[in-house]
Amino acid sequence: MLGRGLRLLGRAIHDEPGMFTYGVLGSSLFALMTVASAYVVGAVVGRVAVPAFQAHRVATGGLTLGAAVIVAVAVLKVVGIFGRRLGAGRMQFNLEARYRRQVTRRYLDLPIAWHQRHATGELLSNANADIEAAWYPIAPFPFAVGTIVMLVAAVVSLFVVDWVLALVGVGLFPLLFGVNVLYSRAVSGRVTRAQQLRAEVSTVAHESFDGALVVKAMGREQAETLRFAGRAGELRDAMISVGRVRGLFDPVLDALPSLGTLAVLLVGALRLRSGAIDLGDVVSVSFLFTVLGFPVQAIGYLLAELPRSVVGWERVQRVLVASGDMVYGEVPQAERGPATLTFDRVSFGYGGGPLVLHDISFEVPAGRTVALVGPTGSGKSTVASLAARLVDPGSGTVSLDDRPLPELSAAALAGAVALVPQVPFVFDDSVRGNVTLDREGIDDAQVWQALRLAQADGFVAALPDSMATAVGERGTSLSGGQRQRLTLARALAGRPGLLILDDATSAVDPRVEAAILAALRGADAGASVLVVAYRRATIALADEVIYLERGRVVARGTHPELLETVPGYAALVRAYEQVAA
Ligand SMILES: Nc1ncnc2c1ncn2[C@@H]1O[C@H](COP(=O)(O)OP(=O)(O)OP(=O)(O)O)[C@@H](O)[C@H]1O
Repeated sequence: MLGRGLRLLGRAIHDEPGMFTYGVLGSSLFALMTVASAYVVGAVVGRVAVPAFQAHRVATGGLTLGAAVIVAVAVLKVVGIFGRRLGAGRMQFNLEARYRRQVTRRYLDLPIAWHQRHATGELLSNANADIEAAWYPIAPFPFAVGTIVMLVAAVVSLFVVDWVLALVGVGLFPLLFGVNVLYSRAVSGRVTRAQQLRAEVSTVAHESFDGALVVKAMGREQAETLRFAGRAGELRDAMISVGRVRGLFDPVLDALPSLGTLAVLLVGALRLRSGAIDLGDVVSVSFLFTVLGFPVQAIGYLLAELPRSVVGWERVQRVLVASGDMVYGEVPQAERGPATLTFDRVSFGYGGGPLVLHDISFEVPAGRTVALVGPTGSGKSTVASLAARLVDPGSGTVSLDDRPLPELSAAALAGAVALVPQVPFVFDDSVRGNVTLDREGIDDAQVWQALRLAQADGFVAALPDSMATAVGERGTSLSGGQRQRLTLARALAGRPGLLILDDATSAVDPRVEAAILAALRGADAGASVLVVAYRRATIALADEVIYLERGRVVARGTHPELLETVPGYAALVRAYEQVAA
């Protein structure tokens, strides 16, 4: 653990060499001035105060000089503290900001499959608590390095004063260091567990808040509170056990320098009597031991924080090194206008598991509307995900205008294909912001046109500020159907060549849905449409229907043809109709 901790500190120095140097220079100045202050006080006592007591007369010159040196040392100490704090603070927060940016960038680069395996609460914890834990020891880091400078300076100065007194120091300093190491060992497992529990508390909390509606509707408040209280209680216990260890070691670390001072006074008195040293020396060394105690604890804090830091870092690292990125091609732009989508012998299984799609081939010709119909779990959403290249096929090819999707750049793909999912996601922004998503070249006239095609212009015009109306977090001020139409308008505003609707109009009134599909088939939209459909009216509007069963294309043709020739299809569509009635 110590080795990994030191490597992490090495990375911090590598990433922030300037601020580290700043902090260490400040800290070293503080350390040297701390040692110097002890000798200045000793010298003033030995050379000014003692002779003044003996002669009953104060030497004003000596006293003024002594006072001036004490003030000068104090001022330099202040400069040192300033440099150390500034360097350490900027280093810590620069590192936090840098890795927070990297982690969030990585989240956006990682594929959907990775996100499906990781809870949102855990991701929040990675980007917050884990990053903070990883760089928390940076706060005492330059101080601890300066303290080592101080200990070396202290030992050297002790030998210059008197080798017997130096032996007291030589005995004490390793003892202080040893207790610090013991402390960090004792606390390491406990902080590791606490860090893990922090992530778990965050996951449970996020799930409860995210599912607030279900929790309330199902009367699960009590159960959820208990579930959260369980984890929070475990975290509390883990933190208390860290506190217990701290409570045991802190007083020991605090008391050791005082015991050192006592030893110095005893040994110093003997040496004074034998005439080996003078009173000033005894004062210097005992003062030195008194002022050493606090900085030495910085080493303890650093060592104690290292295990938590390593755990936090390893959790962050899991995100930074996670693989499975989509590799995009070089083609900068797909052809404009309605595109032809082709599935050629496509098979697919999630995460290398059993195949959920087998040898799928079909085409959505340019400007046409094709409906995907099939029982639940037959693979319709998976086909939609493959068509939008959220996932890549295990075998076979998905192409747009005869170009395999992986040849397109990320921007070309996003411009050419728009997927509208069943559950709409609305950002905490205005209607206009939600439609444009800050994409370039979408003016208000185009936003209105997209809203019109999505049959959303009516309700948007009736909002208090029309397109500038803020829709609240996740669009809470809109109805489900309105949210769906808003996300459809968002997809249309980008003028995609292929529009994929994965049950994207389920909350919309059937007549409005029919109007939407009719508009999409008109010349205005200029897109080919692949629609996962559950309503007879929707299906009937399609030029062709692909009927899936258990991941296979069982039949294809027009709706009336399939009704007549495929009994499974006819039964399914009839069942949809009964549900709708
Ligand atoms: N992320 C996933 N990981 C593993 N298996 C999955 C995942 N998503 C879907 N599946 C499985 O793949 C199969 C096809 O699912 P898919 O969602 O494509 O079906 P669907 O026809 O859209 O179903 P529905 O009509 O219920 O939405 C199912 O057996 C499902 O359990």
